[in-house]
Amino acid sequence: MSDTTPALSEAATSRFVRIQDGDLNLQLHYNDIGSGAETVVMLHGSGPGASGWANFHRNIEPLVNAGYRVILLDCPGWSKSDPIINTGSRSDLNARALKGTLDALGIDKAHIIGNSMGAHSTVAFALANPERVGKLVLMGGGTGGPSQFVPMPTEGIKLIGALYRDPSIDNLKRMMNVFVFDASSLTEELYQARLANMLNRRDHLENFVKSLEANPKQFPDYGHRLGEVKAETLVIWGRDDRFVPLDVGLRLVWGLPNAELHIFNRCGHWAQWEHADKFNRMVLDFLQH
Ligand SMILES: O=C(O)/C=C/C(=O)/C=C/C=C(\O)C(=O)O
Repeated sequence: MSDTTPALSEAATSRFVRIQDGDLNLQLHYNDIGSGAETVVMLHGSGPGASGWANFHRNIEPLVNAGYRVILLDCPGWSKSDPIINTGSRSDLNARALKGTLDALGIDKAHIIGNSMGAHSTVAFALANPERVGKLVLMGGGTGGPSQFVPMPTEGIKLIGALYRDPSIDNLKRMMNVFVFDASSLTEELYQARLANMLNRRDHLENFVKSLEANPKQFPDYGHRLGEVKAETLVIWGRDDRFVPLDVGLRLVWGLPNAELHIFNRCGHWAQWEHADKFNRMVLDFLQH
């Protein structure tokens, strides 16, 4: 899907919703594409300048063509959603934001595809709202907690921190070079678009740094609760993920009773972008059977 096809562009599908869940009262941005009876929600990762559209623009069209309604939710503190300083569990905050959004849109149940932080938040949502989830796809995330093999924080997460503190093009390039397996696939256009996203919302960048200072562990370890998630789950990981290492994916398939794992060779932390065609075919097959 290209941003030049007006009906499927970010601008044409851009919407806002106000959610109210206890003390949480926020305006959130989302993209709403397609009109199928079944809904697929996509939750983006935690990098500076991330958004539903930036993370998933290569994955929308096949789902819409197959008859799904696709919702890309921008989490609190990202893109055009309201700013927030988060001192508790960000996974649970995002889960509450998703519940509020589904309630406001009158959607009882959705399949959820989560990328990194979005995957942590998907598990948080499934734990809190088991009756609201269909199938789950988790990429490069699903729970916080330690890797058994790789020193934490990983090199990628350290580079994200440096980029949040100093949002320069050099730091962005340092981070993106570790982000994907094949950095030559990253164009100057992509870097500039990401830089513009980041610099458009300096408040989000500053709030993320303040949140980390207040609580360095934004994503709790759900390892001990994974057995409660009964939804069918497809876990997808990049062999060369230098942000959230592969053994976290192995922990997920051990803990989630109805999960299977696919590992992409020559793939970093962005499987849905680095291997978009195969990723899209796998997700459709998983959702339809
Ligand atoms: O710290 C974690 O466990 C999670 C890290 C992320 O969610 C990183 C994600 C980065 C992106 O998806 C991005 O587009 O920047």
